[in-house]
Amino acid sequence: MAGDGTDEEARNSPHESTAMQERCTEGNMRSDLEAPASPGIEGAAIRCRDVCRSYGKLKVLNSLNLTVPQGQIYGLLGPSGCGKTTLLKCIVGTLKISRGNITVLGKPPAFPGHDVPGRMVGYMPQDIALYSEFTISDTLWFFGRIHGLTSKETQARMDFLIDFLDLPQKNSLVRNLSGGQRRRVSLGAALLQNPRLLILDEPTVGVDPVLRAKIWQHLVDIVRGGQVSVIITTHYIEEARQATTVGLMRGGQLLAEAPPETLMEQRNSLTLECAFLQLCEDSDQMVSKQESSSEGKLMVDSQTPEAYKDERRPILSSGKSPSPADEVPRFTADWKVRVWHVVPKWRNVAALVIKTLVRMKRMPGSLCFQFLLPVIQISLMCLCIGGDPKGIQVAVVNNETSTHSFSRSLLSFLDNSSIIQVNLSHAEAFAGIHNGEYWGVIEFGKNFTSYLTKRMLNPRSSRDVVDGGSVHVWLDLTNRQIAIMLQKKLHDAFEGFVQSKLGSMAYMVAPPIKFEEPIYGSKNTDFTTFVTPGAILSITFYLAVGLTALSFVLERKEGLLDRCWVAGVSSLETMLAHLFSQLLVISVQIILMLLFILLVFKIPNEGSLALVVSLIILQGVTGISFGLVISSAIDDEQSANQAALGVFYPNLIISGVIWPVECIPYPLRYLSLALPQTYASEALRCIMYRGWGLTRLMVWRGFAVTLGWNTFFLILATVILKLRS
Ligand SMILES: Nc1ncnc2c1ncn2[C@@H]1O[C@H](COP(=O)(O)OP(=O)(O)OP(=O)(O)O)[C@@H](O)[C@H]1O
Repeated sequence: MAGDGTDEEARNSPHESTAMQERCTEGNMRSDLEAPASPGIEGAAIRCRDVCRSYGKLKVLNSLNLTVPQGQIYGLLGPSGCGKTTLLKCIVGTLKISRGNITVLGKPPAFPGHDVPGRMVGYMPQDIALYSEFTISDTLWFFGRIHGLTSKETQARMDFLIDFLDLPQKNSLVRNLSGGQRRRVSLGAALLQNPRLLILDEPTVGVDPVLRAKIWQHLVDIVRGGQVSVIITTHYIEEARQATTVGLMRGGQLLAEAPPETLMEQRNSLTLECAFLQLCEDSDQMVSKQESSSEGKLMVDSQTPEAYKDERRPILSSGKSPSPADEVPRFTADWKVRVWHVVPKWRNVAALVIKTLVRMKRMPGSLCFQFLLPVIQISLMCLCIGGDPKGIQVAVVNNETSTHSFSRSLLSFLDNSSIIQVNLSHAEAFAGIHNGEYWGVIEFGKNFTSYLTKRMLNPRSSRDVVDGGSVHVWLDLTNRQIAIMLQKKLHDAFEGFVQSKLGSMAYMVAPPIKFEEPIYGSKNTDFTTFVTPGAILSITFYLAVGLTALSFVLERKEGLLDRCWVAGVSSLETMLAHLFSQLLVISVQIILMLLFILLVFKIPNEGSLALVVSLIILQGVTGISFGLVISSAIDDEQSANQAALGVFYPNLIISGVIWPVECIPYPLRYLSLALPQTYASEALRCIMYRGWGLTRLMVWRGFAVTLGWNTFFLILATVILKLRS
């Protein structure tokens, strides 16, 4: 019996199984199965009429009609790839149908005010769809919270399910369970809230025969009262004999829908498997007949043979065209119900936030890394960017010999921590700078002291005097920062020399421009001061993008998003939960980052700390919501990573974070101003360095633009997620 074989054996297409054919008795090939009386919408747990669904060009469900009566077990059987899972996904509403209609417990799935999806449905998808960092107990608590069970109810159901499904200890991690154990936990999650409709996709795969029998017995028990209905797919065809009705599916349609005994009787078969085989053979023969009558023209798409479809109609039970009584009424909902339907349930949001926190707790290493990463990044930035170059080698050619010369005095004012002076001859100095050993050459003529004195005393000095009384400097300008630093240090040294050596005559050589005390900032302001506010915002933004960009991608891939959706969690609730839980993480990141910046690196803050923190948190929210857009629009990790990284450099460069916006050429500058971090960085600089508040345009504009982006990204992500669910 296939049911005793491996999963692979069980998945084999029935017509490939010759051994099975031999075990079948020759049946009379009656193809006029009587359909059981089809219950109306009220009496049916599930009704599918004329349902079509394709994946691209592949037509998977082809005008399928199916009825699951209330209070029955419906076994949906069919070879691998015939569309069973697709049908179940359409029934629970995670896949949209391209034609036809489906009602579940009397209304279409996701109809406003209807508890489907929600606690009325228990769905066990084919994928395991469990959080691997959860324990068994976490998993059941999570679904219990979503279904609104009390702690007592959840605890009682958990005790029952652990015992009934023969699960290991409840604090065992899902990732450490065997495949079969995980499937049983997944089944437990579907059974947890005692739903009115159970939709089980291959719940018995990998489960030992004893437990399989126990599970079927449980299903038989729960439908006995007539209140609970079950639709179950299985490759172990014989176990479906315990179902009240079986639907035999092939090529996206139902070959037959009847009680198993009726099917076996009418096919004169000893087993359900044989009855199914005969039905398949019948339909194959009809296809061949059709093919030969159409002059050998073969159907190209084996899933959607149109002629084959027409020939098969007589053996379909509920595959008949719907009668007028079958017609689906127009469902309408009151506007208040519609509004209530979209309002997020805080119970679900709380359950999802707790889920994220539990997962974080289970990954302490990753959490610490997340908290420390921004601190490491901002520290590296403060240490490495914006400081003065140090240890720059400069060749000095001093042709004056006297120890009391002006040249020696001037050189003594050069900042030795930045500039290393190497005394050389003219030829050696130029050879060195050409070889890249020195960044500059400073040369004094042999009469520098006397010529400089003459220059000061006589403004009409000859060209030779002016030239001889000047310091001659040749620079390697390939590194602008070093060259600017050398020029500045020389000017500073000259100023120091003039002040100390020339005394009252200093005014004669000083330039006629005097820089007074700065209005904002300090005379020692370095590049780090400029870049820090923008860097804080960028780091917060990109870490938040990184935290969220993969969140839905992985959950969608593992079927967790769909499972939560079927449990009644809306796209908006998912979005809000991600936002709140990531907000907790970025709040800690921001606090740590600010502590380092203000206390360790002594970056000044003249303004309100509350405004600083608010703006950074809002930028974090921008990052989270942008990550959510990526996550909801993209299906695989690689593309999501590419999208997140793809915007990193262009945004960083154009936002004026590392170089002033005023340097950006005009068409690009307009783009820069529209980006989330440009005005926000400017606002943060104004708060921190000018001490400005919200009354200033430059400050509130940064907040307004950030809030605008947040709203736009969150709406966009919700719409995308909703459209794709
Ligand atoms: N996301 C998808 N994109 C494209 N094709 C898909 C997708 N999901 C399923 N299919 C195709 O649709 C067909 C039906 O798949 P489905 O999973 O519904 O079959 P099934 O009857 O449940 O099979 P099994 O018994 O092996 O689980 C298959 O040909 C499959 O390759």
